[in-house]
Amino acid sequence: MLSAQDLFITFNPGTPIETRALRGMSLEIPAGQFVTVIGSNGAGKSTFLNAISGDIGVDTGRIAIDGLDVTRSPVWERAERVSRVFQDPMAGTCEDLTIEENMALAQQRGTRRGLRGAVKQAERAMYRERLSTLGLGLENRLTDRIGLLSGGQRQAVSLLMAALQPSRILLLDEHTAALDPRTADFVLQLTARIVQENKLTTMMVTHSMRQALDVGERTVMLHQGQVVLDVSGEERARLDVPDLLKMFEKVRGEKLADDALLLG
Ligand SMILES: Nc1ncnc2c1ncn2[C@@H]1O[C@H](COP(=O)(O)OP(=O)(O)OP(=O)(O)O)[C@@H](O)[C@H]1O
Repeated sequence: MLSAQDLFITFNPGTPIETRALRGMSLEIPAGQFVTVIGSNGAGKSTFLNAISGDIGVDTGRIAIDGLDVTRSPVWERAERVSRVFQDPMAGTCEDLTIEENMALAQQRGTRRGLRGAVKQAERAMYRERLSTLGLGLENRLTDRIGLLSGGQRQAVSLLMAALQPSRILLLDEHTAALDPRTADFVLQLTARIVQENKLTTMMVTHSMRQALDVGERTVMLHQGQVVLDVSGEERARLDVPDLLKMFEKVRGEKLADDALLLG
């Protein structure tokens, strides 16, 4: 379970470029729940994920994972519990390392050890087995540099890596946005499977209203660093993209100039 209580983050405080990115952000996500997160540019979505992963410290507020207060824990300590897949397929992996080396690193997440020696035979067999579930033939390319893979292949491997440790929280930061529609669809389906199989508590940031309603079981809308809409169950099932769009425009107080992105 993930608990964020009353988080505040201000960038460049006391300067002309002061930005209050989070302004009392609170969200409780029960264990195993899959939440989609939407919000306009600058709403605070990435900052919120950065606060959960520990990449950005909060000014005030409290973050707990399964009841454990991690508010002041460094990134590496949280990494055992939190994994993340980014929009940029290059971001979450080391392109000069091989697929199996990247997987070995992911498996050691949360420890202070770096990549040690050769990948062991038993681990290699496990990686091969996991990769084969993707149906992309990557199980035969364990010693290929990960930089050689396509964006979609890398996101698929990143998702597998995120589930290698029994981490409890999965953060997805528009992880299908840079992919073509077919590949994005494949990665989304894979996401749903991995989340379910590993019972991961998941937050997925998306700019697609369709995805926000179709994927996962709860939709949260952020605006000016706060949660302004939180729907699940029947209420969510009754919502369609135009309804969500209307709500979105209402909180923004203006009509969307370009909703193509949001409808995608
Ligand atoms: N490191 C930083 N330094 C200064 N300002 C920042 C920093 N990171 C984010 N901000 C500002 O904080 C606000 C929230 O940004 P954030 O990236 O969290 O929004 P977002 O909802 O993820 O937006 P987008 O959909 O455009 O990615 C924005 O005004 C942004 O410019």
